[in-house]
Amino acid sequence: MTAPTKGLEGIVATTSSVSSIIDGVLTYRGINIDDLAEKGTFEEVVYLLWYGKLPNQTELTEFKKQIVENMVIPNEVLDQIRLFPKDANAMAALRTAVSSLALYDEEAEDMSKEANIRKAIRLQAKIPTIISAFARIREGKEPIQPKKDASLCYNFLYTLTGDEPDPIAIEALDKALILHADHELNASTFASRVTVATLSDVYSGVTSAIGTLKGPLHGGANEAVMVMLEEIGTIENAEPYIEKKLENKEKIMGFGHRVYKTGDPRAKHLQKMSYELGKITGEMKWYDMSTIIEKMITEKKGLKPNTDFYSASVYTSLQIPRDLFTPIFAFSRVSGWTAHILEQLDNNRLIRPRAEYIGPSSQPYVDIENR
Ligand SMILES: CC(=O)SCCNC(=O)CCNC(=O)[C@H](O)C(C)(C)COP(=O)(O)OP(=O)(O)OC[C@H]1O[C@@H](n2cnc3c(N)ncnc32)[C@H](O)[C@@H]1OP(=O)(O)O
Ligand SMILES: O=C([O-])CC(=O)C(=O)O
Repeated sequence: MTAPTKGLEGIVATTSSVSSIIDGVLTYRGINIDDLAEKGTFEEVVYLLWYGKLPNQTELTEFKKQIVENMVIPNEVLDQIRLFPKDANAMAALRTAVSSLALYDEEAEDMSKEANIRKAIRLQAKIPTIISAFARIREGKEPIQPKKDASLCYNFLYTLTGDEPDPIAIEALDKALILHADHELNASTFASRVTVATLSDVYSGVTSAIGTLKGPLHGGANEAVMVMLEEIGTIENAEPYIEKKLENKEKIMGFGHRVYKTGDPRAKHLQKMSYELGKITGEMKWYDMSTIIEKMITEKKGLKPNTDFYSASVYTSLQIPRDLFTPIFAFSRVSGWTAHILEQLDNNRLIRPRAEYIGPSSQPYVDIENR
């Protein structure tokens, strides 16, 4: 057996043609993320991840229709959400509701490729509806039905607030969704592939992935960044706060990355959005604080912001509640998870690495009365 690498760092565990990170450049199906973020729409990106090519106009129109038709969630799942504690963790609520969706999908156990694609469409369509329904129900409000002729992003903002969303907010959120859609063999995608590689179903794969994304070392970092910014409170407090954290050898959320050592190519887009949205809303505090932190961490630790760092101030400018930041990451990343699940099942083999045993050996079994 070869020696283990802590956290599987540097281990190539599979081949994939969904997305790549080569020399710090991120591509989805070979298309640079910068181009997709500048010119694409989220639905186009989802189509690209699943079908390996950008859709033409007819394909895109049909695809958007299929998605929007699937946005409504079963009443049984809505009834379950009504029973969730009002202060439930939003990712735990999403994980539970997504798992429940399987119970009301007649095709849940059908592992044909066609059925798995239909389930991917349903999951992509229903996850934003679950998030907004949960957010409204906990505030004592009724869920809102999505509109039939609108995008996923429009419908998410509309069903969250009940108001006609601002075109600037739609554009910003759509770009954030594109930037978060896929990321090679990140922890949650790996979890989804491990799950379906046992020939378990797509809902199980996505439920595993949501549980994995929740942690603050992964997707949960966007919420943790906002907790930090709120704790800092004022621009003047940013420097002493960070100094103290560094002195105490605490991690600064939103910095560092297992794969990128010279910077996350998504962060520049989110930084620009954070600045522009700050200017539009007239609240620059979060952006200004973030730039102070970035300068300090870059200088003192040589670490760069990752995708989660500026997402926090972007979503805050969009008036999205802090605990929905990571669920929004899941709303985007389910496109990548399902693309990887389909790829895994196309050429499946059980994923089962080894562990090097380092525990005691030749231990006697001691009878219970003698322990
Ligand atoms: C979408 C995403 O998932 S992006 C990542 C989101 N997560 C975060 O932002 C959480 C903060 N960042 C981190 O915890 C890490 O950088 C990770 C989890 C992203 C990457 O982890 P790893 O590749 O395992 O790096 P690891 O945690 O071993 O760090 C290597 C060194 O850099 C330091 N370091 C890494 N990130 C940070 C940070 N954010 N703040 C302070 N120090 C850090 C570690 O303390 C460690 O130092 P040491 O060698 O002196 O012990
Ligand atoms: O790739 C990773 O390890 C984490 C990450 O940035 C992502 O999932 O977007």
